[in-house]
Amino acid sequence: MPSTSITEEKAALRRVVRARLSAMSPEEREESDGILFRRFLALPEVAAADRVLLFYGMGAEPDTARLIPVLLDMGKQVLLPRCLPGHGLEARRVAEKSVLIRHRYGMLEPGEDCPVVPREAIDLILVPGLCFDRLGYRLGQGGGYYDRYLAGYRGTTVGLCRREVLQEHVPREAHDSRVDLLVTDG
Ligand SMILES: Nc1nc2c(c(=O)[nH]1)N(C=O)[C@@H](CNc1ccc(C(=O)N[C@@H](CCC(=O)O)C(=O)O)cc1)CN2
Ligand SMILES: Nc1ncnc2c1ncn2[C@@H]1O[C@H](COP(=O)(O)OP(=O)(O)OP(=O)(O)O)[C@@H](O)[C@H]1O
Repeated sequence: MPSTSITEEKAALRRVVRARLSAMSPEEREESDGILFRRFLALPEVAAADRVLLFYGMGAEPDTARLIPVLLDMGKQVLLPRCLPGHGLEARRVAEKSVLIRHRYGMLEPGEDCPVVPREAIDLILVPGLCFDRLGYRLGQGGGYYDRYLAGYRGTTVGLCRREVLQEHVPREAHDSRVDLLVTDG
C-alpha cells in the first residue's frame, strides 16, 4: 500500500490544481493550448516518431484532439488509449474517420474496430497529467493507469503542463516515473 501521507498530499494537490485550472477562462486555455501544441510539434523527438500515443483531452486538459489530424497529415500513426479492467491501458490506432466511444470518465476512446498496437511499437507517448514538476514528475487523475502502462516502457515520454500549475515538487511514490520531456507555455 502507498504511504497514506503521500496519498493525502497528492489528493490535496489535485484539489488545488483542479481549482486553478477551472479558474482559467476558455480563451486562456485555448491560448495556452496553442503554445503547448506549437512547442510539442516542434520537438525533434516528434519529428522522428512514426507512432505516437496521444490522449483525448477532456475538461481543463489541453484539447489534444486537435493534434490528431495534424499528426495524421504529418504521416504519423496516431494512437489513443483505451482503459481496460483492472486499471490497465491499451493503445489503438485511429484514423480520421474512426468512430470514438465516450468513456464514463468523459474522454473519447477508440472502439473495437481500431487495431491494438503493442507498447513496444510506440515511439512516443504523450502522457496526461494534472500538473508536473521541473523534473518531469507528474500528478495524474489518481487511477494509476499510466504509472502501470509506463513501467518498463523504453520509448520517449512527453508531458504538457500549463504554467499556472507547473510545480516545484510533485509528491512521488516508488511507482511514479517522470516524463523525458516537459513542454510548458511559460
Ligand atoms: N484524457 C485523458 N485520458 C485518459 C487519462 C487522462 O488522465 N486523461 N487517463 C489517465 O490515467 C486514463 C483514464 N483515467 C482517469 C481516471 C480518473 C478520472 C476521473 O475523472 N476520476 C474522477 C472520478 C470519476 C469516477 O469515478 O467516475 C475523479 O477522480 O474525480 C479520469 C480519467 C486513460 N485516459
Ligand atoms: N505499477 C503499479 N503497479 C501496481 N499499482 C500501481 C502501480 N502504479 C500505481 N499503482 C497504484 O495506483 C494508484 C494510483 O496511483 P497514483 O495516485 O500515482 O495515480 P496517477 O499517476 O495520479 O494516475 P494516472 O496514471 O491514472 O494518471 C495507487 O494506489 C498506486 O499504488
